[in-house]
Amino acid sequence: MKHVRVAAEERVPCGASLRFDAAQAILAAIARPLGTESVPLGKAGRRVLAEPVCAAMDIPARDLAAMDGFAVREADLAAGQRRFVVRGAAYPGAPFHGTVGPGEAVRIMTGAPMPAGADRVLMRELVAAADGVLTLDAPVPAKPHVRLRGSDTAVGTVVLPAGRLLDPRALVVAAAADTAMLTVWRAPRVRVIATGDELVPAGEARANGGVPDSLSESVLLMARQWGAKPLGAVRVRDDAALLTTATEAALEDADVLVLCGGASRGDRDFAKAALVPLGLELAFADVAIKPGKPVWLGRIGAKLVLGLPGNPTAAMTVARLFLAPLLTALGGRGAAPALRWERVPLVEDVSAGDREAFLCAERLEEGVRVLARQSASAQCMLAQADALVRLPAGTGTLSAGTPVETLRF
Ligand SMILES: Nc1nc2c(c(=O)[nH]1)N[C@H]1C(S)=C(S)[C@@H](COP(=O)(O)OP(=O)(O)OC[C@H]3O[C@@H](n4cnc5c(N)ncnc54)[C@H](O)[C@@H]3O)O[C@H]1N2
Ligand code: MOO
Repeated sequence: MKHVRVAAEERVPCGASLRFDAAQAILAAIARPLGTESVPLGKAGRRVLAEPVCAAMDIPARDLAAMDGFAVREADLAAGQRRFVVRGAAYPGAPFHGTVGPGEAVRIMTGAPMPAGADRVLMRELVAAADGVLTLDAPVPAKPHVRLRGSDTAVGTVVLPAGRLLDPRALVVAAAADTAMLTVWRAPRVRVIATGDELVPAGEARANGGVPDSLSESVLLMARQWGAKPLGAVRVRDDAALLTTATEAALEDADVLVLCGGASRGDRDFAKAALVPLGLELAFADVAIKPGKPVWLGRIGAKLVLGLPGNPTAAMTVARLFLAPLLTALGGRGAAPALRWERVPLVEDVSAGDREAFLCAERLEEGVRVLARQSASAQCMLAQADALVRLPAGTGTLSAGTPVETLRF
């Protein structure tokens, strides 16, 4: 197993573990975007733009009515005209093709193109219309109620920059710019392998004495949340040869393999060793954090393998801390969107230990509360945890009100 070089000062004394920030730096250096592809707008949701989107036309493309009412000529109103002959109607999908002349009006609906000659709309509630004649008794309103061509943006303007996540709001902009195809970064394809003789599908454990595999589906869902394409998960027994074969199969189509369990020092912890015959190059292993110290990252050719400890809360904590930024970076956004730390005040005192800790917590109106009874192997606590609180090693007791680095979980 080859190792990527790490400077000695980035290691901390306890078991030669790497500092969290150094591990993140290695991850960011390794996780380069996977390449681009062109996809139709309808398939582009949640992808990341590799090229900017420019308006293919003025938006709006022509002058449009901004209200339901009557299109008239500004010059008529300025000259004191208050009575108009209604010549026809205009709808967004059925414009009026004639020209509005002096003393004339056209019934018009919101979004309909302004007929030639007309340059303002009188809202229908301000006027009286009967027998094809329109009269305005109220004072002339100040607003013309016309959306001018190009008033939203002009043709050629960049409306979405490269790197923009195509969320629902961005899709509005792309479609409004009349874009059918978008150039996006390829979404990383993720497979999961959960190792352990004891693991069985949820629902079968009480019958056969096994342990429900609580990580496979949850890691796939987290991968999806961070922009990946989940391809599936398999459970593999604690057998190095089986794990080698399963990894080889998983990496045929996946860009990233997440390997759950077998990361530590037990007699049957084969996760890294089983991948050596496949050419595993370790980027890092053992990070000086609690929980999740056994987390590791490696490369097999162009593919990446992230090893999570088997203890479920530890696994989910390090998946949030390492898998999420790995996926956003491979997907073209860099690691930053997955690591938006906010300083939030503690609502209760917390004591730090001798290892940097990432504690399950819940966000409250008044701040963040670290959950009682932190445990790497606990699972039910995750129902409540919607944040991780980062506590540097050796900071002693932090009292309520102290701002702490907090990450959405
Ligand atoms: N001598 C040492 N022992 C341990 C160390 C160490 O440094 N030295 N590290 C401890 C830490 S920290 C952790 S975390 C665990 C993680 O070990 P592994 O990654 O090898 O995990 P396993 O042994 O495979 O399993 C641990 C535990 O988690 C359960 N598990 C595993 N996968 C799943 C799953 N998909 N769904 C639900 N539960 C799962 C498994 O049944 C075990 O109970 O090692 C410590 N030991
Ligand atoms: O750090 Mo382990 O990941 O405690 O459970």
